[in-house]
Amino acid sequence: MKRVAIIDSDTASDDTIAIILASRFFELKGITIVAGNVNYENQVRNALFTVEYFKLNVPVYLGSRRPILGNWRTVEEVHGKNGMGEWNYEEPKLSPSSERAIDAILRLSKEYEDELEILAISPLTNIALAYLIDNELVDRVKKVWIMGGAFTKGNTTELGEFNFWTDPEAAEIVLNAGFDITIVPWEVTEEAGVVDDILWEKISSLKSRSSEFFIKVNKTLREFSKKQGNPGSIHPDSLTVTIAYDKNIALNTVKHEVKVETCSRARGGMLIDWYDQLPRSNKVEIVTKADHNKFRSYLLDTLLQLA
Ligand SMILES: O=c1[nH]cnc2c1ncn2[C@@H]1O[C@H](CO)[C@@H](O)[C@H]1O
Repeated sequence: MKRVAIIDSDTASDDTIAIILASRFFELKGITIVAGNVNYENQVRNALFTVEYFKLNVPVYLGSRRPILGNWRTVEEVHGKNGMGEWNYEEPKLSPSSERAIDAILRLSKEYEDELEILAISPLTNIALAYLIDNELVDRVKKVWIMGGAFTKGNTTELGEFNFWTDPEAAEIVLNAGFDITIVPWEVTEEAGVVDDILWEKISSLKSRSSEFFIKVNKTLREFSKKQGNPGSIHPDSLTVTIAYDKNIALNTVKHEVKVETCSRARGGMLIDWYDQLPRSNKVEIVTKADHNKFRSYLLDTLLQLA
């Protein structure tokens, strides 16, 4: 039996691949949209198009249209103007659900009590809001998998990784709420979640609908990742979903309390209590190393199966 999950997404480039992987690995009950990567309407269109293109039959729920404090910027330079590598795809016919994302999260957490897992590959605004409305969400949700935070190499500011930097208040709320959490930080994804030129060519040569989709949506991401100094496109969200599915891909983990900086230049910084010095203990798991080869084969297999 497949595990039950929802995916929380600011849908652009790699988010779409994470959605596809999640729909294969899990019984995916919903995609909840949150402000982040690109213009909100584009994110919704990108999610609906992905669902339609692969006939995923998963509802798309509209969530928060801005982070809690609202002072963030979108990163079209990373994902392309529409978030899909400039791919001018056909307007999706599907519409989002009339139920709001927060309501859907709370409802599904009751329908699948102790079963539901949250794949949080975006700013944590929706999860924080759902928790603030109903604290008992913590007891009903089985697991929250988070792509976010950087040890030292912020991809948005010196210390700020995009998801934590976009809504540090939400990240601080979620990390300290008491959920069972595993975090996959930026540096781990840069190493294990890379699609280098060889893998890119291999995917490209499949010449299937899924490979065409992959190449088109990640075109700008690849150019941007290379400019960052990486050997190919970086897929943080896909790696996180794959680790959620197969924990063996996480080669090394540690468990400590994590806070998120909400002030100053270091806003969004991930503060790990490495030596467990804080008086209160609400530890979360942090992946420090992941298996690139296993990630690659899951990605290729999935694209092949979808054809
Ligand atoms: O430079 C980038 N490369 C890959 N993903 C990025 C980048 N900037 C923002 N994101 C987005 O933020 C998270 C990773 O920090 C991912 O969830 C991705 O959607």
